[in-house]
Amino acid sequence: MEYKNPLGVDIDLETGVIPGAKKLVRRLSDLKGYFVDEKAYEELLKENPVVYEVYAIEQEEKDGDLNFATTVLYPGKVGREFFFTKGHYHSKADRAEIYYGIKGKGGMLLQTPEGRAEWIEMGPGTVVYVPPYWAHRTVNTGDEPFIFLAIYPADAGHDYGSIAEKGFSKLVVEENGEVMVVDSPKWKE
Ligand SMILES: O=P(O)(O)OC[C@H]1O[C@H](O)[C@H](O)[C@@H](O)[C@@H]1O
Ligand SMILES: [Fe+2]
Repeated sequence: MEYKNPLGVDIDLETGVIPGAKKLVRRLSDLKGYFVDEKAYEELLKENPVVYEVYAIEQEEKDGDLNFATTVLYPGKVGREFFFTKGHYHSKADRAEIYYGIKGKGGMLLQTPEGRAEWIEMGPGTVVYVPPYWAHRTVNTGDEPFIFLAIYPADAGHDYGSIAEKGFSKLVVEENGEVMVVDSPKWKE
């Protein structure tokens, strides 16, 4: 039997950085078609800000193993919509996931393939259980980076297809200074 080595790392709780992790950067240009307000998107694209960064420690895609990653989701809006992660189903759709809030303010939008959506607010210390089959997207509703940890099966994979195409059935927007979850005009069954 070949055993893998255990690993302990300290997440920097201020910046979300995991030492030795693989870093992924997503800019606004990587999110083309994701926001409803296309005019506001084109305008902000001139600056092309970083929307989020992911620091991941990933294993081979094998049944039974676990990956973990922090995400640093920056504050901002495109039109009325708060900055968010792309969002995905798992390629192995029955794989669940756990998120843990570290810093800042935000939430998670979850959705079944039929379009039943749920919104769960997150702050430091919030644990969110993502059940099998639910798509999930995080949203920064605050004015500082929203940082969280996620732990997920190594063989879960990311299925971006249907979210990239029609998004979630709900949008998280600012209305009169309040965070509101409203129906998405882009959603079609
Ligand atoms: O992949 P996205 O939907 O853009 O979300 C960004 C990332 O968020 C978390 O860190 C998840 O653990 C990652 O699996 C995911 O890649
Ligand atoms: Fe996931």
